[in-house]
Amino acid sequence: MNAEILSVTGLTRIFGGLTAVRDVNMTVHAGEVVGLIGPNGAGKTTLFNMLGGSLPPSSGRIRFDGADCTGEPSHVMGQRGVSRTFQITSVFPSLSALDNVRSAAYRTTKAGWGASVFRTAAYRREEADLHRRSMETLAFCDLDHRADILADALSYGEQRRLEIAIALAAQPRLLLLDEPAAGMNPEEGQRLVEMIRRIRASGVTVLLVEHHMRVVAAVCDRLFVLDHGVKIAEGPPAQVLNDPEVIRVYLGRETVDA
Ligand SMILES: Nc1ncnc2c1ncn2[C@@H]1O[C@H](COP(=O)(O)OP(=O)(O)OP(=O)(O)O)[C@@H](O)[C@H]1O
Repeated sequence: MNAEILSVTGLTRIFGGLTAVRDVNMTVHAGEVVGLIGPNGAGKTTLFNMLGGSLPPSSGRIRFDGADCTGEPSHVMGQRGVSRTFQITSVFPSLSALDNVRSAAYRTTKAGWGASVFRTAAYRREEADLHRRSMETLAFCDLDHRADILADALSYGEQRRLEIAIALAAQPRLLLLDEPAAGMNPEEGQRLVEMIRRIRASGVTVLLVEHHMRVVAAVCDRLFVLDHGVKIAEGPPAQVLNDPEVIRVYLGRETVDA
């Protein structure tokens, strides 16, 4: 088994009188695709928000890549190598697919303000590099033929893939995907599965929240199940998806179509 990249111990988040996430322990190894599932309101998004740095935990610890990063804000988590997508699409609708990816990739470049104003050789090299990397990221997400199309004019499935491309442009080591298959038809779901496999093969660890069990079963190495903020099961999909307690609290109510 690969080294641990993410570990969460005793993670808890309280909103007023409601404990949305309660004392969760979780370990993710480098190179895994791990699914986080559970019924609506189970605490999946709250847990994701804490991992991505947009919500501080009430208690507990988060370790990423050997460092304690509990409560660090999202831009610091981003610098550490954690990147995420959102349930609601976060693309800029009036920018082309390429410019959406390029603006995310830009944050990884080194040439400063002065270099861009004076268009130094270093700046021009970096611009060319940025363009090349952005096109590679689009190609990786099957969108290079749509590079110049405004994000708004892309199909729904393409917009969801663009969102992943934007997150990948930050060159993360851990990618958090929040319901990437939501609203997708079966063909788009299958494309997504293939894309997540490519992401894993490229060396990026993936943690995803997802309700489409066909996608989850096809792509995840392991699953964690939350119910009312508590982890109730973990293990390989074949084991977890046949767990009577998981079926009782969750799968009994879900559609399995992707
Ligand atoms: N900012 C907040 N303030 C108060 N309560 C919140 C807040 N965010 C989430 N909650 C509550 O915490 C609980 C967990 O919500 P969360 O969105 O994390 O669940 P979820 O598993 O992601 O659900 P879904 O599958 O519907 O997205 C819910 O009862 C929700 O109403």
